Amino acid sequence: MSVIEARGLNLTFQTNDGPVHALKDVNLSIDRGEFVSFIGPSGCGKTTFLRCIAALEQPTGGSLTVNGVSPEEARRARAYGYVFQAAGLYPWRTIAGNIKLPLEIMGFARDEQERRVNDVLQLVDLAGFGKKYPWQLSGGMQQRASIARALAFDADILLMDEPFGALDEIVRDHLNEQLLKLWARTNKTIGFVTHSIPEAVYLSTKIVVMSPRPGRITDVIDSPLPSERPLDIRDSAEFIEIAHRVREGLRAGHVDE
Ligand SMILES: Nc1ncnc2c1ncn2[C@@H]1O[C@H](COP(=O)(O)OP(=O)(O)OP(=O)(O)O)[C@@H](O)[C@H]1O
Repeated sequence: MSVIEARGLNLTFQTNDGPVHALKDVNLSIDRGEFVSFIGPSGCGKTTFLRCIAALEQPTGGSLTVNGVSPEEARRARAYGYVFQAAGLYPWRTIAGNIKLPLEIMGFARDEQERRVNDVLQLVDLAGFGKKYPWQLSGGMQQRASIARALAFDADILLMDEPFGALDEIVRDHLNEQLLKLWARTNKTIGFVTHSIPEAVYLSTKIVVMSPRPGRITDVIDSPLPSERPLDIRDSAEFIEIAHRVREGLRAGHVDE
């Protein structure tokens, strides 16, 4: 069974300048354990699609299921964790306090909160940093803390909206490697928004290419790369070929301003 299933999905925002077709007739199936990247120019609906999965936006047409139920039901069942573009950590709370906050709100018992915080800090290689404040950590470490916060529910689905967009290339490479290892270890289903072709190809089992006005899917590329990927796989012929197809897809869907 697909974990995420979109059929003829539409979302039109009504604005003062008229309707904006953020998503138009989007069809997509994502299976359990897949790592799916969404790539496309600004305004093609990547974030909107992720927000629909997370029940943060309401589609205006078509159907969307998450784990076989509506996005709202999936949210109530804590089916996913969501990592936003900026780390978004509260500066007045420690790293552990930030990770704990949603668990507190959800009413998890205190010892269960502690156990989960320690587990996820270890998963993202931040064990020992729980007592620090966000401003005492580098940008890359803050992003890892934000991933830890999303992992704390131990949901099977992880939705990530450009989590590494603001980081320099070396840090981004490192986090890409760590995220891939985490994915291989936990077998989570990941939806990942990015503007970077190498990042999309390096991380994914499937790359969804989107185009704006109206926001739609123009290509879905299954990656045959092995699941264990050292960074230098980016020099391989297979990698370059997939990257080329993604670039061609982006060019084909390009809309002049
Ligand atoms: N709440 C909203 N009200 C009106 N229009 C919106 C709203 N949210 C998004 N849009 C519009 O919907 C379209 C898709 O936006 P979306 O943020 O999903 O694109 P994106 O591909 O994620 O872009 P980016 O790469 O810049 O983050 C854009 O034209 C955007 O302006």
